[in-house]
Amino acid sequence: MCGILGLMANSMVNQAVYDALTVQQHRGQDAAGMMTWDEGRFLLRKSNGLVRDVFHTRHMTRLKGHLGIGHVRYPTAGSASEAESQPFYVNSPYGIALVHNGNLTNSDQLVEELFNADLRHINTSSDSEVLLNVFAHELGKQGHHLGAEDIFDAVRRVHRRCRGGYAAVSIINGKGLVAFRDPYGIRPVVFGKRDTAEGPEYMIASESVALDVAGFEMIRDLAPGEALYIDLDRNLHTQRCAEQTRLAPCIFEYVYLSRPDSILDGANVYATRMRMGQKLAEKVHRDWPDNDIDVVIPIPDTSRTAALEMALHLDVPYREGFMKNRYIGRTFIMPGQTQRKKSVRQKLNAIDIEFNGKNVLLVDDSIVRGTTCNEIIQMAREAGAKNVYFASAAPAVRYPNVYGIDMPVAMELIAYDRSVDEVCQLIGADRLIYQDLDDLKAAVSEVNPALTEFDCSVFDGRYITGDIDPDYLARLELARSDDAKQQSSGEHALVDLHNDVEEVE
Ligand SMILES: O=P(O)(O)OC[C@H]1O[C@H](OP(=O)(O)OP(=O)(O)O)[C@H](O)[C@@H]1O
Ligand SMILES: NC(=O)CC[C@H](N)C(=O)O
Ligand SMILES: [Mg+2]
Repeated sequence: MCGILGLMANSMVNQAVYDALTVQQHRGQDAAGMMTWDEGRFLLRKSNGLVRDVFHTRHMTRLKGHLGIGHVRYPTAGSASEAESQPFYVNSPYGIALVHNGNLTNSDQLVEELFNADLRHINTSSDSEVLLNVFAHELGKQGHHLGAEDIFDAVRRVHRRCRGGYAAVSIINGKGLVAFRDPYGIRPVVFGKRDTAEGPEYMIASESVALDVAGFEMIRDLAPGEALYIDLDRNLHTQRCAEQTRLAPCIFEYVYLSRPDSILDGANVYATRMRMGQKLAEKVHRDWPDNDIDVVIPIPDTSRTAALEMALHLDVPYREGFMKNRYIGRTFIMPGQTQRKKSVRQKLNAIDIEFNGKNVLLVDDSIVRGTTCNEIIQMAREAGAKNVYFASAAPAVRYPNVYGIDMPVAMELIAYDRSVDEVCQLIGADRLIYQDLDDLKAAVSEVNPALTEFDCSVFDGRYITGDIDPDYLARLELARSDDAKQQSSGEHALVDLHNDVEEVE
């Protein structure tokens, strides 16, 4: 779940792309990048780090042009090398740049096809470089006078060849801005417009919050399998390019990934999280009517919305018993377990008076590896809690994700092959309550009744694309377990092939 962005404006886009990336920073903290197009020339700055660390004034002043794309990265494939940060660029045909959110599940096969049949070389282990090259190859078949129909034809063939989750934005040199979304709409992408005296401006983003902050009026989400092309004269063209489409967005976007002030596929994320809290309270009433909960305490940040609503429906006080260090980012998307574990303690600190002698119900949005709840429950006990109960606004996460969330290994998930009681014991809680999957789905569907299907694979092991076999999962595990990442972390290329805007010290 990276953050992607595209902007076509009437003035320099660099600052607006930067700002829009910062409001999508929660989708990726490892690397950031921006590529602008200045009348026939691409300019690139990308590097590992947060947006504020990657772009300095000397980069910004050189990122000229009225057209740009940007990316914040949370890797799900390849390495953490700077060369695999995005955008990616290929010079043929035309000159194309691309940013991608998601994960291709047939990337290995595509690399072979690209080399053997399309005569294209992939220089990194990133699936996003693969996606760009497939798109480029298909565009190359269209001849010189590339129009909207030709671009849509090329995207149609991208859908035929690529599997998995993908939302992408691309600049084609001399042609304009293109965006497309996979046939199930697994990863989100929205677009909006801003009218100016010089004509309309367009923004494409992973989340609507980017449009809000930049003053763009949201037009809509890109539909599954749909492509969008904005030519240099600011004409907007759209077309459904995938043959079979079915809207089944990733439900984890609503649980954790997206900002609550975003609206994804017509569902206000904040409203869905409120309903998650309400339904969790109903479950407690149902299964534990004689509970002795004294206080509900959220685990900041993401669980706050659900916890507040849960407290309201349980009719017990809601208290902010953990204070969050605002300078520490999201721990779940940090790259290694040691760093994640250390960061929970640096990030959260208990206020003893909210715990002392009380039966506390701690609420989190989800339990994935169990890093957060393990530490937090211990902290609650150290702060004097009598009993520590734990509730998760999402069901137990038991299966790997293959569509753009870096949870590649079942064994690393605390609930894998364990009953609720076993997890409860392992995390050291006095009672553990998980949301039921049907309630989670209802929490989103009730906000937008048009949303009837989701990818819930991390909860039920059913992969919406229907083509994930145990062999693929085994290969993924081998390549991307914490151990594998640890071993390859020293191998990150120190000498890269990517085009950086020259450093001027
Ligand atoms: O069981 P785990 O592996 O610890 O993963 C789940 C936790 O990680 C996330 O928090 P995170 O700190 O990433 O972000 P937040 O501040 O948005 O809650 C999530 O909100 C849970 O608290
Ligand atoms: N989380 C994502 O969307 C990752 C995009 C891409 N697979 C990468 O690893 O860079
Ligand atoms: Mg959290």
